[in-house]
Amino acid sequence: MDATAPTTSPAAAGGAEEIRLEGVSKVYGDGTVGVQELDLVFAAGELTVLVGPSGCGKTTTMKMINRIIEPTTGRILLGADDVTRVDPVKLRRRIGYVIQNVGLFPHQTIRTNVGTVPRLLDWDKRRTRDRVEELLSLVGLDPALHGDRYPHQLSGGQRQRAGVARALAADPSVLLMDEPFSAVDPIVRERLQSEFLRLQEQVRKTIVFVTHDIEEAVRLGDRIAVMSEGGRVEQFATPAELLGRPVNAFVADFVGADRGLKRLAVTGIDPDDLEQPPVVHVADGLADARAALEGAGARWAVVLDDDGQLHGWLSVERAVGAGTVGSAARRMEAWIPTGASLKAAFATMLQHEAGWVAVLDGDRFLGVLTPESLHAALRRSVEGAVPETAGSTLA
Ligand SMILES: Nc1ncnc2c1ncn2[C@@H]1O[C@H](COP(=O)(O)OP(=O)(O)OP(=O)(O)O)[C@@H](O)[C@H]1O
Repeated sequence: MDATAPTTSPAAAGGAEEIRLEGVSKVYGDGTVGVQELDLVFAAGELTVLVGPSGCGKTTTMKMINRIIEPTTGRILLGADDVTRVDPVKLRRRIGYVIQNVGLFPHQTIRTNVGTVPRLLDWDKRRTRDRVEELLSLVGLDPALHGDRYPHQLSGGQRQRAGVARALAADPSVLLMDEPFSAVDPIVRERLQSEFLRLQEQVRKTIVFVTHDIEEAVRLGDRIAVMSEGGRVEQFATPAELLGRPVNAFVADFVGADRGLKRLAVTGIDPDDLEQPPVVHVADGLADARAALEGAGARWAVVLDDDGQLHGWLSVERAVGAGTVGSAARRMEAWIPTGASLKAAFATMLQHEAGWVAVLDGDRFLGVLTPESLHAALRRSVEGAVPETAGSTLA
């Protein structure tokens, strides 16, 4: 896909707006080129990550969207509006902004902090109060417990949640987030990231997210722009495409030598990837199970119990004699739901020290993944994927 092609999203109807950068450059007063001739579209309702090494122009790009930095040339469109023609104060009310260390006002309570923009917009007191309560709950803060505290009385993670609540207060169409989770420790960061993904499912804002952490980028991004010095976009792609098909040595190096492992986390299980060993039931006779194994030319069968739940497995060596499958089967409870990632499948296999894992759709057995089929699934996930590049920036 061309990084500048128009995008539509169902979320556009819900108030999220597309952001479009057209030939945008920023040259600072001392001649430093922050970004150059940047063409980029942030799709409505999607989370797009700007990632790249220090000084590559991520923050410059983001701050031009809300006009904290004015572009030297080019156009930036927010929905249909050219942002350089919108009053900056009004513009910033349409755009939520979350930064590292939050920037909460230290002498105001969390409630007052979160209500900042609604107050500036002259919302009446009751509407502001209701909105603040709603938002605190939405980001996982208890209004009764945390609402009247001051920022220094919260943990780093709680402050970050309050910062997100404040940015969302006036229901902006766009959220700009500059390294919002980098000031907290890795465990809290991972929790905040998961919570944030759940929040975005609900609010579906157009989000521009800056980070230098590729792990965070692939975890959160619907799309990722990998930038290099001078604000060049080296590749603009989904996480799976970026990890599976880096377009050049810079991107390959940036995403890391372990990109295959990272790809496991962003690749879902496709039912076509599953293997189908014979399936027998605990109450079946062993003679029938043997026949099923021989018929399929298989060394083992999956065993389900009377309710169709995973019970374990039966090897061809144990499928002898006249008893029931239940008497000879071995228990095995390694299963994962369809929709999980290949990484989750692999982790389950390791956890159970098993050579396979069953994939279930609710209670229904769909098939199994083995290390071989998992590897094939990983390979297939990038076959035919056309790498996405940032059009003119690579020209
Ligand atoms: N006010 C300024 N005057 C001159 N040069 C600047 C100014 N602000 C930023 N720059 C330069 O522009 C380039 C891009 O900076 P920017 O802050 O956008 O990078 P970044 O990718 O966000 O970096 P980091 O990850 O370190 O925050 C850098 O070379 C930086 O030194």
